[in-house]
Amino acid sequence: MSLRPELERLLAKFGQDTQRIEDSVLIGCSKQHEAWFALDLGLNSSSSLNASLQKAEMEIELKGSFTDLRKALFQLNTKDASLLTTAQALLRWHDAHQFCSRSGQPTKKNVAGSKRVCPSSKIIYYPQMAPVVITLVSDGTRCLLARQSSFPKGMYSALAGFCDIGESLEEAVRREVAEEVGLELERLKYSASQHWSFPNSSLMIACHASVKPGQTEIQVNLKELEAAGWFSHDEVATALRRNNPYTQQQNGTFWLPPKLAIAHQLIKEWVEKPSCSTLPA
Ligand SMILES: NC(=O)C1=CN([C@@H]2O[C@H](COP(=O)(O)OP(=O)(O)OC[C@H]3O[C@@H](n4cnc5c(N)ncnc54)[C@H](O)[C@@H]3O)[C@@H](O)[C@H]2O)C=CC1
Ligand SMILES: [Mg+2]
Repeated sequence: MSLRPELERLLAKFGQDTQRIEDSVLIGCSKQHEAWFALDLGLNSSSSLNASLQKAEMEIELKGSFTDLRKALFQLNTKDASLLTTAQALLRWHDAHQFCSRSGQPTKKNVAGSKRVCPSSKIIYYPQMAPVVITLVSDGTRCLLARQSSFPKGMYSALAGFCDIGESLEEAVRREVAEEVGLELERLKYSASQHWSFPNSSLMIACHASVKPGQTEIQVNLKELEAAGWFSHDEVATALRRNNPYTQQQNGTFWLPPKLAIAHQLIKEWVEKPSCSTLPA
């Protein structure tokens, strides 16, 4: 069954140009090989005068409700979250790459949305991700967690930072940890990676790391972090078990990033196997 006529009907109903379907991007396909596309309805743009009115109408028509992307990540399963973040990242990339940076002319999207081409300069633009390292540092019995002032109240995570041009992942991990808490790392071990939508598209590369025995004194860089500290295995295991931000924010205890965040996986891996950062790679 083609959903195109249905989508055209909805767009027309909400006063949108049905040609906008051409702005859709391919984000995956079902087990039955049906292609899944995503389309930005532009409801957040300030140029859309009737945006809030249209939002309310759409919620009724589609029997759903619009929700903040970060909040949605607490509620979705891995598969749906991945579709949602791919859609959001790709649509945002297209929106920000409408013009060629060499010729200044409009660029043109291919059907799938996997690239844009400038007909004048012939430059092909591909969607980009910024590599970000995220590291859970351990001293053998405790792990180091930190928070930025922009984090939700009470949430602590592993140390993260963007890779600089020319750096290897290992160099980025060592530099970020040295910059943010003044520690020199001993061993590093790759854990896993994930695409992350915030602040734009990032490829999060997660590692465990250990410090030399006895070299655990931290100097928190207050320009980057609000607080950082060593947490015992018990404290972190307890926080993982009761990880519900909505109740934790109220009773003042610290809590950890949601299950879908790679920081959560990294912390969980350490809780289950505290020696993981010191084992040979
Ligand atoms: N998925 C997860 O589990 C987690 C994801 N993160 C993500 O990691 C990202 C990086 O962590 P931070 O400590 O904020 O990084 P950071 O320690 O490198 O500091 C951020 C600063 O880096 C600079 N920067 C350099 N390259 C940048 C780029 N391509 N885009 C934006 N800013 C750039 C900016 O000045 C920015 O203010 C965060 O945006 C956060 O969303 C952080 C923790 C957990
Ligand atoms: Mg950082």
